[in-house]
Amino acid sequence: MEHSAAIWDYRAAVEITKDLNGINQVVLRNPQGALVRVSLHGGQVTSWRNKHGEELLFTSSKAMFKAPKAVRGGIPICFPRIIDDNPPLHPNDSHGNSVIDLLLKPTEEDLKFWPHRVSYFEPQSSLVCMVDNILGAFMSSLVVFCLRVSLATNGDLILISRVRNVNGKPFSFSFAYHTYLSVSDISEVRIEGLETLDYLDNLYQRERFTEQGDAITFESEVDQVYLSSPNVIAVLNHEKKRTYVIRKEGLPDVVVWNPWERKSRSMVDFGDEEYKQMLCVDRATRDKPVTLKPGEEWTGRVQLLVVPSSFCSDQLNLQEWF
Ligand SMILES: O=P(O)(O)OC[C@H]1O[C@H](O)[C@H](O)[C@@H](O)[C@@H]1O
Repeated sequence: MEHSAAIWDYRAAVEITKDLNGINQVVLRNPQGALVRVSLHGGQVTSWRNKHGEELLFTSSKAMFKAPKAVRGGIPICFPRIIDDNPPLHPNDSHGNSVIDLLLKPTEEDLKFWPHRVSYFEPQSSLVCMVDNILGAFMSSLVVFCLRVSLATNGDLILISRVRNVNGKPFSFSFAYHTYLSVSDISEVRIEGLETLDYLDNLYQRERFTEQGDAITFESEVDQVYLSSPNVIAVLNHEKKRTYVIRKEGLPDVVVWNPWERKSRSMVDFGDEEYKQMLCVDRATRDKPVTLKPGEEWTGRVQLLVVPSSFCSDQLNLQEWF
């Protein structure tokens, strides 16, 4: 899967600064002091801090900025994967959330890898309005891709991607929010909500298995694609007294990845021991690509929140909780 690393345009922001690599980044803050940083290189969320200033996403100490690769950590947006051969500042939305809307502007280099043209449009006050206007104004364009990143007043991080096909023929893609969660010790972590599901094991040529355990725990390399996942799953890190709840819409699969010891040593942008402090839990469409007919639109939404560590799978049934 390609990690999209095109330069993004911004339409709204609380604050624009430069990161250590000189790339523009947007900083969203909420009244309680939580913070989200979004790099305009690839629209990648690079930091999500709670109101106590604790970082909730993992980023490798060896992370490198080398376009077009994504930085190792945060939440790279994996889009598109080619499966077909052939600002004005307005810091809050109507709910009081801090919001940034981004539009993909592919470089010439990107277009070599993915030939669909992507629309670019000037600022409008709402995302839907923007998409509709693109349709009216740029009928010759082929694909509209936009990303909304929100930091809610309660500290939740929400990412919404929209893809619209405005071409005369169908096109297909896969997508993932490649989410690096920060954990205190991987051997203490468990995932609830995926038990009894079927998964494809990338370490065994995508062979299909059925999950047997009560919850997913970790003691070796893992690279699995869980199919038809529930809307809400939880990642429990008891030692840190922190549970991540990950809610999704439009993203059927969950990719769980930890490189463990041997693979960590082979990655130049990842520390040898850092596999202990991270776990990737990606909301994704990996098994079956999304196909959009002309005029169709797809939305993939993920909401990340942190609750006290007493949160357990019984509560996962409470879909209405959200
Ligand atoms: O090294 P990257 O391209 O960032 O990919 C890191 C990992 O991402 C996903 O989780 C895939 O399922 C893995 O197969 C891959 O190794």
